[in-house]
Amino acid sequence: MAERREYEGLLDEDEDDDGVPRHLFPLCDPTHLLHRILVLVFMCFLGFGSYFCYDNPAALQTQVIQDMSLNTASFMQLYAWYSWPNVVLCFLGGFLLDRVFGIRLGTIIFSLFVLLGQVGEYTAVIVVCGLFSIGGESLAVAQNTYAVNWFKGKELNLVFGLQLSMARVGSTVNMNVIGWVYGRIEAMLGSTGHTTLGITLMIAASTCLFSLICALILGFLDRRAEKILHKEQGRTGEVIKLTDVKDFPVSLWLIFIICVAYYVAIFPFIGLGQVFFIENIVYIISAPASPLLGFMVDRTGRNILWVMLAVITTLLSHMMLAFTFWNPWIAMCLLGLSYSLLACALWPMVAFVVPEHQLGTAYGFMQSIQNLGLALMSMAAGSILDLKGYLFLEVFFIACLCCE
Ligand SMILES: NCCCC[C@H](N)C(=O)NCC(=O)O
Repeated sequence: MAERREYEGLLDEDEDDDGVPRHLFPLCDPTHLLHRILVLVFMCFLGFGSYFCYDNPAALQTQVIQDMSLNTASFMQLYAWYSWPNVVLCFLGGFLLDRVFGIRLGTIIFSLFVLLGQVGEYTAVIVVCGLFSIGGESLAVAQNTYAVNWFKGKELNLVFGLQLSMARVGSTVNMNVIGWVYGRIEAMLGSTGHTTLGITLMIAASTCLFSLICALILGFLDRRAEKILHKEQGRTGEVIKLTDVKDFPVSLWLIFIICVAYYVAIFPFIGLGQVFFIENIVYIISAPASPLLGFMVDRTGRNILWVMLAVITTLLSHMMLAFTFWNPWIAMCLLGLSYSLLACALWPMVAFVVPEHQLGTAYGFMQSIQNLGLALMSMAAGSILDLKGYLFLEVFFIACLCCE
C-alpha cells in the first residue's frame, strides 16, 4: 500500500489514475480506439512492400526469363531461394525479435533487409534474394507480433484479416501493374534487357521503402505508448530461451501442422496456376473477404471450428477442380473465401497458446516449418505436374489437405 501512496504522489495532476496524461487528443491517446486505428494503418502497410515484391517474378515471368536468360528451373530457384533460407532463419528472426532486438528495432531491421534485397535482387540474384526472403518472412513475424501486442483480447482476428487484406492488395496490384511499368520503360529505352528489368524492379523497391518508413513510424508510436502507459512496468521480465521450443504446448504444434499442410495446397497451387485468373481471383476475393471473415470470427470465437470449416471447403474446391467439369470459377471463388477464413482464424490462435515473450519465436518457428513444407512441396508439385499432369497434381493437393 505504501508503494501505491508513493506512486500516487508521483502522479502528475494532469494524469488519470492509470498515469495516462489527461489532455491528450483521442488520436494521440494510446488508450483510445482512434489511436489504435492509426497504429493499425501503419501495421497493415508494414508488409505491403514485401508482399508486392514477392510476386515480382510471377508477374514478370516472361520478362525475367528472357532478360536474365534463365530457364524454368533457374527461374523457380528465385522462389526456392525465398523459402530455403527461411527454414532456419525465420525461426532465428523470431527468436532475435523476442530476445535481442525487440519488436521495434527488429521490425526496422527486417524492413531494411527487404528493401536491400529488392534493390540488389538482380545484381547478385541468389544472395540478395535470400536477403529479401529473410526480411520478408521475419517482417511477417514482426507484424504478427505487433498485432498481438496491440490488439490481443480486442479485435485480433479482424486485425489479422486487415493485415492479410493489405497483403493481398499488394500482390494484386503487383500482378496488374508491374507488367505495364515494364512496358513503359521498355518503350522509353527502346529495348528489353537487364536495364529495363532493373529499372522496373527499382520502381517496385519504392514499395519496400514505403514499408520501411511505416516501420519507423510504428516504432515511434509503440515506444511513445510504452512510455505513456508505463508498459515496461507490466512486463513479466521472462526472456525466451532457444530450449523453450521443446516446451511448446501440443496445441501449438498442431497449429504448425495445420499451417504447413494447408499452405502447401495454396501457394504452390496459385504459383502453378495454368491461367492468369487463378493467381488473381484467389487474391482478389481474399482482399475484401479477410477483414469481413476476421470480424465474424472475432464476434463468434470458435477459431478451431472456423479453421476446420476452411480446410473442408478448401478440400471441396480442389475436389471440384479434380473430379468435376463444373465451371472453375465456382471452385476458385470457394477457395478464395476458404483461404481467407483459414488465414484470419489460424494465425491469431498462436497468441492464445503462448505467452507474450515467446510470440516472435513461436511465429518464426511456424513460418520456418511452413517454408520447409513450401520449398519441398513446390518442387514436388512441379515434378508431378511435369510427369503426371494436373489431375495428379490436384490429387496431391487433396492428399496434403487430408493430413490436417
Ligand atoms: N512476403 C510474403 C510473406 C509471407 C508471410 C507468411 N509466410 C504467410 O504465409 N502469411 C500468411 C499468408 O496467408 O500470406
